[in-house]
Amino acid sequence: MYSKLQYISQGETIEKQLYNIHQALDAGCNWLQMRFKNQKPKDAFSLAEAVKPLCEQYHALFIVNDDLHLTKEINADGVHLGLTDTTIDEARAFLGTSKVIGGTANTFENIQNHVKNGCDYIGLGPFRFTATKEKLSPILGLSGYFDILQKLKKAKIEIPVYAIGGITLRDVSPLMETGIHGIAVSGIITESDEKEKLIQQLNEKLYANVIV
Ligand SMILES: Cc1ncc(COP(=O)(O)OP(=O)(O)O)c(N)n1
Ligand SMILES: Cc1ncsc1CCOP(=O)(O)O
Ligand SMILES: [Mg+2]
Repeated sequence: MYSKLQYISQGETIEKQLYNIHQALDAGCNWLQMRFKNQKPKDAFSLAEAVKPLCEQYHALFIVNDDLHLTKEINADGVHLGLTDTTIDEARAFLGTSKVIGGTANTFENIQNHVKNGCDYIGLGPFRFTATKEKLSPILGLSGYFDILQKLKKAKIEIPVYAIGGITLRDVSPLMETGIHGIAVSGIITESDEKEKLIQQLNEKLYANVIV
């Protein structure tokens, strides 16, 4: 089963991205989504080429944001696709069954479709406003997660759902009570001066009800 914490990288340059990714891995993240928006393909490739061995060294799962071809070229562990990116079924046909494919959702119907098309996990959001992403879908808030997770339960649809968007440490426990599997975060980890402590605190809350 996937880790309950996914770090989504930030940084305007290859150097800043690499720095942020290295710091997050060093502080205990074991699932990375490399999100390097609006870049030249050769720069995204260079970054991915450096991130791949880093993730191997830290035994972290390496997911690429948006770019199916880069995922295959670099042999990353998988890709995350949004509602306006390549569709999940096309991605599955292109990547095969061995790669992890994550899909963005904002509604119950989005999740139903993703599951039908062979998606492995869902990024459901946004939870609240965030400056990390432009053109946000409607904000879900806690009640939105409750609603959608209840519908999934009723429909007996089982897929790991990750909350995303403006999540802070104090949101984690109430969000977990809605039935989500975990969270995907960017800003709080990138901006933290005490990353190791923060990741430990996040994981304590994320795994609070897990029986080992
Ligand atoms: C885990 C996770 N969930 C949602 C998103 C958002 O994807 P998308 O809507 O394609 O937006 P961009 O990240 O591509 O700007 C995500 N990246 N990860
Ligand atoms: C990529 C993405 N998709 C919806 S919100 C978001 C950004 C999440 O980042 P943050 O944790 O900084 O709000
Ligand atoms: Mg996208």
